[in-house]
Amino acid sequence: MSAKSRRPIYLSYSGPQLLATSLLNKGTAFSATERRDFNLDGLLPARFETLEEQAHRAYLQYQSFAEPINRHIYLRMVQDTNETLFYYLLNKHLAEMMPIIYTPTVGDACERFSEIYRRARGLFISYPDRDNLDAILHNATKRHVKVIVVTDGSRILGLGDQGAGGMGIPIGKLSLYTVCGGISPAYTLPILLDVGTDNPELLHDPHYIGWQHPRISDQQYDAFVEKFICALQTRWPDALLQFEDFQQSKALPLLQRYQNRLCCFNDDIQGTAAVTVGTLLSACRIQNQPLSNQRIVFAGAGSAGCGIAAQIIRQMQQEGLSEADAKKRILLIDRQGLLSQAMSNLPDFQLQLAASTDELDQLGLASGADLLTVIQKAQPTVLIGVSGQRGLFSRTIIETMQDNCPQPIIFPLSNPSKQIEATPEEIMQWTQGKALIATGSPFAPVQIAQQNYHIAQCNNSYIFPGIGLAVIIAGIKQITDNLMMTASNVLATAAANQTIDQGLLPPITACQQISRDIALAVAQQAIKDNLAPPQTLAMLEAALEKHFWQPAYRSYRRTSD
Ligand SMILES: O=C([O-])CC(=O)C(=O)O
Ligand SMILES: [Mg+2]
Repeated sequence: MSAKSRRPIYLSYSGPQLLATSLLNKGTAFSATERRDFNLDGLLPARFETLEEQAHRAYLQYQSFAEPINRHIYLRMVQDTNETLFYYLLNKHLAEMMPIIYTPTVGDACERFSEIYRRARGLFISYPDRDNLDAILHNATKRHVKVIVVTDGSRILGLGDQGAGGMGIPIGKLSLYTVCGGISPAYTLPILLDVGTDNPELLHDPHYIGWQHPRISDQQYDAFVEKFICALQTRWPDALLQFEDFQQSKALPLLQRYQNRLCCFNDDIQGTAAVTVGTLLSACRIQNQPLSNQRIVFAGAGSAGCGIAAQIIRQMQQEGLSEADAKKRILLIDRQGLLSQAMSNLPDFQLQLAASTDELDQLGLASGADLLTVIQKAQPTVLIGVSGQRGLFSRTIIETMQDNCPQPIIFPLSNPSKQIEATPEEIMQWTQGKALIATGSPFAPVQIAQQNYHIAQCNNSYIFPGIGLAVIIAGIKQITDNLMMTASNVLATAAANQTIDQGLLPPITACQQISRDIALAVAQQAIKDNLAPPQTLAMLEAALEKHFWQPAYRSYRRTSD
């Protein structure tokens, strides 16, 4: 525990109000003196419990729920009641509880958000309130906000438009900022921009708790987001803003509009790209091949696919390829088949990555070719799934790929688990245990020929907590692709000792160390790139230790003492 966390906190509130404040509540762990000083006598049962004892009981209660969604509801209740206990519990059972508070169960929680809604958390900023944004930001229960995750609920994981139910995602992501990145929950704020929903079920659901209205027009949307960003910059000018789960037509334009104006990034474009490049580098190390030797096919060319492709190109350039040669090693396929520059309807971000007519001729492929044909003709060594389509990677697809590449790298990244292109079990069986696999959602190890293989979870949760920590310790003003690449390389280094059976990434229980390493490396790079004021490594390390929040109770004194 750092010296800072041993200092007492001076409080002005007491009694039921203190018990109802989740950031400060200690429940049965309030000492006799605190119970007397803060008018808690009689409000709590007689016995004094330690945090460890409370966590033990909470874990038994948690285990009494069989269904993941009920475990999620229970943990969220603990979070809303006593955040110290919640994070202590998470720290203790991280591998078990991460899939409950985050992907995949958070997907169910978003789909059933209205049904399971209990208590307010974060800010819901609805379009009808657009003239009241400053007041809304002042209503937030936190004053010193340093990390914000915002969504408009329009593309929640691979589950489409969930409207206000999308709030589950910022809440889950910010829990990981705390548990993996050591960012105090007092500094985090989830925000849902409620601009309506085009999900017909939600529009007709009598229990839907969002603004029951079709999504607003593009023009209204842009003006609303602009107002939101301006209000945010006035209220918390140094906060990091993470855009999360915005639909494809909005994600990249928003990033391009705001990335030079404030400290922000899009997690699905940049965070997913950073973790995927880091994981690919780990697979390349196992194969003893540079990334620039791989031929990569993407199934899915949305914001995640194109973001990953762009980051791979940058990494290949670092390895010495020209941009044009790096591009030639990548092919993207979406609903209209293989993307080519001959297609007249492609948005700019896809056009830049689409294959040229010359490339198509060389490979003997037609514009719009289907996935199987592309695999047959282009003979890729890497297949990345960001399609959201369960079963897209059929046995034929995988076997055809392996015909030309004995140890294929296959990353079915779509989330949550039920949207995956092929399960690790299927891919391992079809390739006789040869494929190097990483998935977006967590999967149990696969057993093939008496050997257990751990499956890496190539999820942006390896990246964003460290980015947030870097912003806090170094005062970074802007998040660039170069900083994201730094994070990828730190992750690849952390994976340098992984053996094939251990999986391509260290287990998620290593996330605190990885986040610390990412934070220091990204902070140093930001200073080099003039994106943060100069500091020595020793100063950054000291700032990191000072800020790294761990769940422990601090003693309280009355303000009047
Ligand atoms: O939330 C996750 O698990 C990863 C992610 O950003 C997404 O799938 O949109
Ligand atoms: Mg996301």
